[in-house]
Amino acid sequence: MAVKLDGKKLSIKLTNDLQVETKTLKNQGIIPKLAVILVGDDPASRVYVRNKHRMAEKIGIESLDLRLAKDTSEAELLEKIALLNNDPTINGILVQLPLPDQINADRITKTISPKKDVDGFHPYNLGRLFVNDPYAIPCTPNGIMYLLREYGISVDRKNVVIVGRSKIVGRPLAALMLNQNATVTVAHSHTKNLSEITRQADILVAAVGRVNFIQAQDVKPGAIVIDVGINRNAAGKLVGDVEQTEVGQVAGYLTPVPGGVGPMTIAMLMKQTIEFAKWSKQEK
Ligand SMILES: NC(=O)C1=CN([C@@H]2O[C@H](COP(=O)(O)OP(=O)(O)OC[C@H]3O[C@@H](n4cnc5c(N)ncnc54)[C@H](OP(=O)(O)O)[C@@H]3O)[C@@H](O)[C@H]2O)C=CC1
Ligand SMILES: Nc1nc(=O)c2c([nH]1)NC[C@@H]1CN(c3ccc(C(=O)N[C@@H](CCC(=O)O)C(=O)O)cc3)C=[N+]21
Ligand SMILES: [Mg+2]
Repeated sequence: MAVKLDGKKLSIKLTNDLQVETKTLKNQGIIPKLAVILVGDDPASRVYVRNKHRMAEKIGIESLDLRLAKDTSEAELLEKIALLNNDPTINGILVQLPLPDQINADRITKTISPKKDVDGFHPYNLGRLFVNDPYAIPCTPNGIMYLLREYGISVDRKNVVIVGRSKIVGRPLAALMLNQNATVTVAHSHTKNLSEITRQADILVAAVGRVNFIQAQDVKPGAIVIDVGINRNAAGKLVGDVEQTEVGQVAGYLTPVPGGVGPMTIAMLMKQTIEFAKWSKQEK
């Protein structure tokens, strides 16, 4: 049976540490504040927004939730971001992805000030990550690295296979892994013989967005398997991209869904928001 990589448990520990840190900051007159913008109503985003709000409250981070109608224009959203960029009480700005079709997500991402870009998706931040001089690190990849480190798993010399090349998960995770001396393969929908490739992985990451995408025959015995997916199955239950029951018999380590990567993502978001609040006072 695979060892469970317990993101939920680790995120609670992190939350307690962050709570202590915000108390100290408060005595210095610093209250971290995060603005979250949700346009329309994507299901994975809704889960994220709800849990974020809860964790922020617990830690002592103020949050500003903007919910905009799904027919909001790009100009309107750009205007909101400009206001938040110029508001000195706001330390972090996060615009939930995906965005509706009338809005160009790249243009939105580029408009968020890199110093308030808690997601780390601005080309400035992704570029710095790519050259191994990171400023803001994307939360999901950062949470995965944190979880591995906490379980004593080094990526140095490992064969890592990441299925998915999105800006949110696959690409920045590949950069982080490479920066820590893994040998990285990034697979996607044009990849040939995918199962042969995934079976080479010492560490296999699934970030595809499809139920049961990775099955036992795709996994090398003893491998470390990271399930990033957040999907609803036919019964409406929250499940990942990995068929957990049989993969759990083959893998050495496995992240559950829920309770794996998701809570770590939120913990990293909180950590980044607090760092930004500190840095904003230090002219970093
Ligand atoms: N737990 C967490 O904290 C988070 C969870 N998620 C979840 O993770 C999943 C992935 O999210 P995200 O990265 O944003 O998704 P995207 O939809 O942006 O990317 C999916 C990737 O999977 C690839 N893909 C799709 N079908 C196949 C296939 N048949 N074979 C191989 N590759 C395929 C796509 O390839 P191509 O590029 O060629 O189209 C693409 O690169 C979703 O379930 C999402 O909800 C996302 C962020 C955080
Ligand atoms: N700009 C932007 N940045 C993101 O990082 C981003 C985004 N947009 N859009 C949507 C995806 C998805 N995502 C999740 C994060 C945490 C959970 C999460 O908390 N998951 C819990 C769910 C627990 C439950 O409620 O049952 C878990 O897996 O245990 C889910 C999904 C971030 N994303
Ligand atoms: Mg298959």
